Amino acid sequence: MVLQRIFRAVIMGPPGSGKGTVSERIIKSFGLQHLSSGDILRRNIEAKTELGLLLKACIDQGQLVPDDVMSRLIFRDLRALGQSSWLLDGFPRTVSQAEALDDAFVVDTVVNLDVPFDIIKQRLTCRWTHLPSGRVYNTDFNPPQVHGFDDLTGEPLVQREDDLPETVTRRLKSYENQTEPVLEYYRSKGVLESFSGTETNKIWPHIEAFLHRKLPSINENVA
Ligand SMILES: Nc1nc2c(ncn2[C@@H]2O[C@H](COP(=O)(O)OP(=O)(O)O)[C@@H](O)[C@H]2O)c(=O)[nH]1
Ligand SMILES: Nc1ncnc2c1ncn2[C@@H]1O[C@H](COP(=O)(O)OP(=O)(O)O)[C@@H](O)[C@H]1O
Repeated sequence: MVLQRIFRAVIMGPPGSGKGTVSERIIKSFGLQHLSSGDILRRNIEAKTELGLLLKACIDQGQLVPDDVMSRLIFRDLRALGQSSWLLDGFPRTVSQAEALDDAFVVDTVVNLDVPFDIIKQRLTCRWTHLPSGRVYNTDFNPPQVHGFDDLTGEPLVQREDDLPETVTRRLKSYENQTEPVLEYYRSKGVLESFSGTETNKIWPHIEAFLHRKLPSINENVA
């Protein structure tokens, strides 16, 4: 994989729209570093620190983590990536986060997954997650080889507590109120590219083609 210049992308979409699934494909095909805000938060919760308890309370209620706490965590990890190209998944989720990101980095493109809410609700009840890596499975769409265990490490998978139906409803409300304005923010800057559909496998070829056009200087990863 040969990268000619630094490329920074954001992937957005409501909870369950396939951000993690598509991110995995993008990093495999284009070799970007991947940073997921949800994965960072869940790792902090696993560490059972005082901060982890605060984060868990927000997430389990389907609320966003306060902007200042989230930004501190994400910028620490972004700075650690130095001069690499990256794909940011789950951040920004508020206009204030988007402005903070703009102050620190140039965002080249924003990939938005536009998936209907009724499809999402059904997906999330079947989501199984490998917490240490953030790999996601679905009992319908991409089941693990052995039920309940991660394909690569053999470690157990968990169902996220915030994937309970009533919490999903709250997360979708918070998406509409707090995150949809971020789409308008990026649209007005001319960097938003939306992909609509109900199946990741049908949306993916369009995203792949778009990124190939956007990144003519990046060779596809053959590893
Ligand atoms: N049925 C179905 N499930 C999907 C599809 N794409 C992703 N999923 C599953 O839907 C759930 C949510 O996807 P995920 O990538 O975690 O979405 P995110 O919350 O936006 O990061 C996971 O269990 C995925 O395996 C699809 O096209 N069809
Ligand atoms: N940028 C963010 N700002 C505030 N809270 C966040 C952010 N990213 C994630 N969270 C919190 O973590 C939860 C899980 O996020 P994530 O794993 O990205 O969910 P999903 O992949 O289902 O959209 C969110 O519901 C929210 O409570």
